[in-house]
Amino acid sequence: MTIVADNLTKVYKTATALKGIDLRITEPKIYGLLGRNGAGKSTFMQLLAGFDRPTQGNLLVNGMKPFDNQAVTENICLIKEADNFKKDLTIEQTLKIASMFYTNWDKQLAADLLQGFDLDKKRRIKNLSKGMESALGIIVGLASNASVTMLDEPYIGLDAASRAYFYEVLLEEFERSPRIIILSTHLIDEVSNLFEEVIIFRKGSILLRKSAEELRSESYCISGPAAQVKAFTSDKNIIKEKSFAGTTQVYLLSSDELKRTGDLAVSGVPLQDMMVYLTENRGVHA
Ligand SMILES: Nc1ncnc2c1ncn2[C@@H]1O[C@H](COP(=O)(O)OP(=O)(O)OP(=O)(O)O)[C@@H](O)[C@H]1O
Repeated sequence: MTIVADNLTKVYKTATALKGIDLRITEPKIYGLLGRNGAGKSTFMQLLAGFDRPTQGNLLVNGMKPFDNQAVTENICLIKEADNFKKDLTIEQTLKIASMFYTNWDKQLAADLLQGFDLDKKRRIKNLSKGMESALGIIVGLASNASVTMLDEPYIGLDAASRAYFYEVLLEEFERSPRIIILSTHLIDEVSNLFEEVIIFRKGSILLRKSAEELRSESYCISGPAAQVKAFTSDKNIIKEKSFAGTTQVYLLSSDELKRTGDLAVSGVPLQDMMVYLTENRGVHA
């Protein structure tokens, strides 16, 4: 699958959600789509799923526009954070409809996940708890086996154990059947290790796009006696600083190999801290 956004722009009456985005996604990977509230993540995913059309620019999947084009959308699955399904239908009916729409539907996986999430297929959507409805969204998303699968904050109401189960099956399924999986989330701490690549949106533009590998190689954790750490880091780009009993630990942004660190200990910065920093702050690295 080749996804190409070219000057992709979406203007709503009261807001410009996407401001001329250029983006190319081709490799099957788990992508983290990050950004503060209102950054444009959901809008991008809705355009990609063919739910809506751009105001300007182009978004093409294998050279075709997704809007109103079943030949494209039967291979693209978007699960939103809510309201994915018709309220009066049962789980069983919902899965049946999904199985008819998505060309690569995996019936066995849907059955296994139904059991894994402990859902009763006879129940109607309107009688499900928030967490159960999210679980059903995850089941449809994964069982769709769509070449482009997007999950837009799909865990609302899911308890910690169910979220852990979701992360586990997401990885398993990706390994079994690699595809483009785009996961939008604010729970960066929990999922940062799933992402092979992150794309961070800010105010309708792309702030940065980097692989987990790049993020790891562009940051360091320095620790040691407070005064020495301070002297060493005074002219550097600090992400985070923690002091305890005369010892200081500083996370630094730097793509150069650190030299003359003396007695200071140098290690890596946890990926989630980098992602949280870049998403929530200025993103000096952009
Ligand atoms: N249907 C709509 N009508 C009008 N404005 C909209 C609509 N959908 C989104 N917007 C606006 O577009 C901007 C981007 O919203 P979007 O939902 O894409 O952001 P987001 O990054 O997904 O945010 P969040 O993390 O809060 O879900 C916001 O200013 C939002 O208010």
